[in-house]
Amino acid sequence: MTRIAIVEGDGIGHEVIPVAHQALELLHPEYDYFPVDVGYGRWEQTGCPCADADIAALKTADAVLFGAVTTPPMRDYQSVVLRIRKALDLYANLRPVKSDGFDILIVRENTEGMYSGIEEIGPDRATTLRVVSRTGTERIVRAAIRCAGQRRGKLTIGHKANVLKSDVFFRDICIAEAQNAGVEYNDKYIDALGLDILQHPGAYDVVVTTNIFGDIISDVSSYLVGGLGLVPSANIGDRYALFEPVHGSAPDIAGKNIANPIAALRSAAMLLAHIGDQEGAERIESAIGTVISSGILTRDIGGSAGTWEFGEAVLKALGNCPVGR
Ligand SMILES: NC(=O)C1=CN([C@@H]2O[C@H](COP(=O)(O)OP(=O)(O)OC[C@H]3O[C@@H](n4cnc5c(N)ncnc54)[C@H](O)[C@@H]3O)[C@@H](O)[C@H]2O)C=CC1
Ligand SMILES: CC(C)CC(=O)C(=O)O
Repeated sequence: MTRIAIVEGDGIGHEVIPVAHQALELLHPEYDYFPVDVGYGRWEQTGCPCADADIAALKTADAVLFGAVTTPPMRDYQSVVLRIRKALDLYANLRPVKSDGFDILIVRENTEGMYSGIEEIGPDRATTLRVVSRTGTERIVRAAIRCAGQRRGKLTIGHKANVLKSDVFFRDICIAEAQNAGVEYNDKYIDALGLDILQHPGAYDVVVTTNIFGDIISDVSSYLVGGLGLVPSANIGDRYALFEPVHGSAPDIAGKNIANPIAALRSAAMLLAHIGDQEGAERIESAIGTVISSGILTRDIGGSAGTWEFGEAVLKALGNCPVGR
C-alpha cells in the first residue's frame, strides 16, 4: 500500500497542509496517511525537534508531504528541514515557477554548499564551511540536465565564480556535464541572474545552482507568480522524496486563517506526479485554476478568502467532497 507521511510542522504548516492532505485523501482514499510531528513547536514542548525515530518513520513512506518548520536564529538549534534533507539524501530541490509566458524550473543543490552544517561560532569569529563536492555537483547538474531534456532543453548555471573558488569548481563541472550531454547551456553570475529572471522570465528553462543561491533565487522568483503562497517544491533523492511549499512557517500570519494553501496543494500535485499519478496531479492544478477563475482568492493575491474557504472551494472543484476540518 502507498504510504504518505504528513508533516504539518510549524506555523501555517498547520493550516495549509490539512488542505493539501484532504485533496490527497479525496483523490486517493486508499493510501495510508500517517502523521509525523517534528519542528520548533515539538522542541518547545519536549526539547527535541526531531528524533531519530521520526527520520526512520519518514523513511518508511513512499513520499512525504511537508509544511514548513520554524528555524529560529539560535546558536544551538539545528534546522529540522535541513536535517531531514540530509538524512534522506534529498539532493535535488526542484522549484517550478510558471505562469503565462514563462516556465522556469529552479534546480537547487540541497545537501551541501552553505548549508553543509559545518560551522562554528567562536568568541571573535564565526565560520561556515561552503562545501561543493564533485559528487554533489555532478549529481545535481545531471538531474538538472535530465529535467531540461524533458522540457525545452536549455540549462542556465547560476554561480558566483568571480568571487568564490567553490563556484569556479561548481561552474566548471556543470559546464563539462552540459557539454558532455550536448544540452544548450549558458552561465550567469547569480546576482545578475536574480534580476534578469525578473526582467526576462521567458528566457529561462532550467536553472541549476548551489544551495543558498537556489534558496534565495526561488523566493525572489516567486514574485513573478504572486508570491510565496503559490510556489511548490519537490525534494528528490535516489530513494526518498519530500514535497513542500517554498515558503516557511510564516509566523506573522500563522493562526489567522489567511495563508494561501496553493503552494501546499501544488506540492501535493508534485507528490502525485512523482508516485505515478499524473492525472491526479493535473486534477489538483486544474481545480486550483477553476477556483482562481471564479474569483475566490486569498488576501496575498488580492482577495479576501480564508485558507479554509479557498481550500473548500478547491476540494469542491476536485470532487464535491465535504471538508472535515
Ligand atoms: N522549508 C521550511 O521549513 C522553511 C522554513 N522557514 C522558516 O520559516 C520561518 C519564517 O521565515 P520567513 O523568512 O518569514 O519566511 P516565510 O516564507 O515563512 O514568510 C515570508 C513572507 O511571506 C508570507 N507568506 C509565506 N507563505 C505564505 C502563504 N502561504 N500565504 C500568504 N503569505 C505567505 C509571510 O506571511 C511572510 O510575510 C523561519 O523560522 C524560517 O527559518 C523558511 C523557509 C522555508
Ligand atoms: C531553514 C531554511 C534552510 C529553509 C529554507 O529557507 C529553504 O530551504 O527554503
